[in-house]
Amino acid sequence: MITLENLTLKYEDKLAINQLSLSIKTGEKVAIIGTSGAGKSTLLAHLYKMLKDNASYCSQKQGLVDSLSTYHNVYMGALARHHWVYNLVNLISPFKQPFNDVAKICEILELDFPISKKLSELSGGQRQRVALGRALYQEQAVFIGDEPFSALDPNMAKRLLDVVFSRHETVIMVLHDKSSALAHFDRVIGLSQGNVILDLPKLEITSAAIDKLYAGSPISNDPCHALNHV
Ligand SMILES: Nc1ncnc2c1ncn2[C@@H]1O[C@H](COP(=O)(O)OP(=O)(O)OP(=O)(O)O)[C@@H](O)[C@H]1O
Repeated sequence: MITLENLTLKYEDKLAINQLSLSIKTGEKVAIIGTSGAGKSTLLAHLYKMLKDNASYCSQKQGLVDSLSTYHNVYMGALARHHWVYNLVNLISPFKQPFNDVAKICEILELDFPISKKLSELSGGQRQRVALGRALYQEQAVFIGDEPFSALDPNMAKRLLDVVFSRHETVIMVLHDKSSALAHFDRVIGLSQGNVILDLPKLEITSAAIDKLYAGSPISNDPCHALNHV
């Protein structure tokens, strides 16, 4: 169980998260939605900081290294699992086992080019999948993803969502794809100006509620649709 109680986060004077309380059960697949600036990335970054050793994080910023190969960028997900000497030798001359493991992940992510290829030579969608591969290679129970499929076509996004779901017990993902949030997640949480204004399980969430959230309208007067419906 992941629990936040009265969480407030600020950037200097700018309030990003406002007294937010939230529980996420182990095994839940949670979509986080909301307009730009609602506080989604701030919330995910905080969750990752809290869970660090138990979470794989695929952030919007990616943090990929252009001068290194696809292999090395994905391998970065495993740096903490190995001694620095092992990592250093592997940087110069990749070991067979991690090389094969990374190649397998890249194949699953439909990266159909040699993993020796430099990051600087990849397209936006390919780079996004390398960042996703690095998160998958962290092999943690919780996956935290900040719009990890935003540069991909809808069909590929669905295939890769299945990959994420199959490899991680708990998934917390920011996405703007309404149909994906409705169809594939156990629960949808909507943020606005740092507040949770929608929190509904799959059976109760509607397309209209999501549209209202993006339009900035009140969601509902029904208490079942109020804050923190878990
Ligand atoms: N480094 C920063 N310094 C100052 N303010 C920031 C910083 N990062 C974010 N903010 C502000 O905090 C608020 C929440 O930002 P955040 O990035 O969490 O929103 P978001 O919902 O993820 O937006 P988007 O969908 O555009 O990525 C916004 O008002 C934003 O301008």
